Amino acid sequence: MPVPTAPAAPITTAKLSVIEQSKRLAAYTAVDQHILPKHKVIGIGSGSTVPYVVERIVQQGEELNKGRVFVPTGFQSKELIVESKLSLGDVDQFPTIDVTIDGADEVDSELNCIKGGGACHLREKVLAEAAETFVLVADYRKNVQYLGTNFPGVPIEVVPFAYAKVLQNLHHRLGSPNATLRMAKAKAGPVVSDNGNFIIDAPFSLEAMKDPFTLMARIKMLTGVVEVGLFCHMAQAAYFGNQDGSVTVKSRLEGEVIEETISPA
Ligand SMILES: O=C(CO)[C@H](O)[C@H](O)COP(=O)(O)O
Repeated sequence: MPVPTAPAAPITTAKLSVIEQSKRLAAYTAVDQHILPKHKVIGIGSGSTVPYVVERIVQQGEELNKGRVFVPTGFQSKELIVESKLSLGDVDQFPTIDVTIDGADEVDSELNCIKGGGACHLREKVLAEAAETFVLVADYRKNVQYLGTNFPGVPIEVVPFAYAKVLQNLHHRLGSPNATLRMAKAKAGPVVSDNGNFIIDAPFSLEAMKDPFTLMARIKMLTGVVEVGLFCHMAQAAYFGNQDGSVTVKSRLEGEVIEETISPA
């Protein structure tokens, strides 16, 4: 069997920073390995890595794509799908998705991840859950042993009415004294999600982050919390583009997570 190699760098690579090249490499490799001709309903995630996913899907050609429907996780991916002239669908029409590919803020050694850096994690989790196969794509900085190594907090979507109470509970009952409401950059006031909700970013101790499922369940029990940006036991594979042009792949095989590195082409 031929040894898999990462996709060859496209001509425009020279213009991209190393991090952008790594994102593209991860996205291209994941599409090549997971978006197959038989896949007709495809979930498209959010963030800065996902445009490369769509770019690679478009490269598969009109013939394949005309028989497919693409389901977005929010405003950004909806725009991407429409601009790329792909067919748009929604998860209420397609509650079962063949493959969803999405970015991640961090992925641990068990394929758990933090998501919600772009405040889209409610819809992202619905599309992850709807997918037969859920795949993550990211640059090398997101590949960690434990969640919270580099990414500062767990994104939590809350209904606006409850945010102060949820913050108080996080500070005093759940061990996150530095949890804060995420403020908008080019607007006065808080970030408002695509669902009209607020986002809290809650940092936790490494000890708590070592058991993300328990932490996720405890946060989700707080009244007013809509969704938590901890995705546990959901991804089948994660692709990380590396600085040297290789791609590290973590994948679940018979319950075990295995890691391999694909050399540059
Ligand atoms: O969860 C997300 C948005 O809510 C993104 O997928 C996550 O923030 C990763 O984004 P990027 O590819 O820009 O690093």
